[in-house]
Amino acid sequence: MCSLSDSVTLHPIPPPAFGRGEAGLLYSFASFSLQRFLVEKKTQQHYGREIYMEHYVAGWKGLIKLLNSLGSVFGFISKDAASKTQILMNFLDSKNGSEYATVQSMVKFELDNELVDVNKKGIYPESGCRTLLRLHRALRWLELFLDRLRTSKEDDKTSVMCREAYNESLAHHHPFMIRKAAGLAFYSLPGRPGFLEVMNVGSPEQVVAMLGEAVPLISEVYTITEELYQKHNLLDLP
Ligand SMILES: CCCCCCCC/C=C\CCCCCCCC(=O)N[C@@H](COP(=O)(O)O)[C@H](O)/C=C/CCCCCCCCCCCCC
Repeated sequence: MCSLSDSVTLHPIPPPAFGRGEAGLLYSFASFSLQRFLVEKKTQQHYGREIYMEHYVAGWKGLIKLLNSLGSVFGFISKDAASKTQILMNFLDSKNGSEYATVQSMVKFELDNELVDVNKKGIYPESGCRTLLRLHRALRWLELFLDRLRTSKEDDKTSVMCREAYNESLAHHHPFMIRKAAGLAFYSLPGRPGFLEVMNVGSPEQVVAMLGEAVPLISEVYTITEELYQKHNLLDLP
């Protein structure tokens, strides 16, 4: 990846023209969290891709709010997600805050300064890298779930979409008791029409259009993070 200081011309990609209610916070993942800069440099042309922590965290906060509105049965899930976003926010607000401006700078800073428990839990059980990894795995669930929702038919069940997405992603990282509790909570999800309403985006057609733009961008944020973590052997942090 090129450094921004090497760049000659920067063209931020404009945010898509949708977004109402809490679901509008998908913005944060979909565009603001991912600043994609086309960098023109003499004969070379390539993309530099940075994920902004502030917007990544804001995206999760919006989703957590939405999850809370679905009922207390999801409380144990939203509590965990909220405590992880809070850990990242605390890093951003700390004296080293500027090192946490992007996911890329956080990884570099924590690894350079040996602030990550790499093989087993030790003195850094709540490092930024480890904490973000848990949310990153959940982002894969979100991508799979929203893509199912986007392509679903009127009488498809959100609980089934949610369970399938969970089994393909997060479930691989959860022990039996958590899988069981999550599985039970999924039964409480409203049906597809009710769920689309809670999203507060507009008509079902508008939701589908919004998801058509958001899902590929969520997927891009996921892929960039996955490649970064893979490159530094961080995908199995305890
Ligand atoms: C506009 C879009 C509408 C979609 C609405 C989706 C709202 C989703 C909001 C939050 C998603 C949940 C994020 C969960 C993060 C879980 C991180 C995790 O894996 N934590 C476990 C490991 O942590 P450590 O112990 O290693 O620190 C932790 O053990 C987990 C505890 C809680 C259970 C997590 C179950 C996750 C199920 C995900 C499906 C959420 C169902 C939402 C239904 C719409």
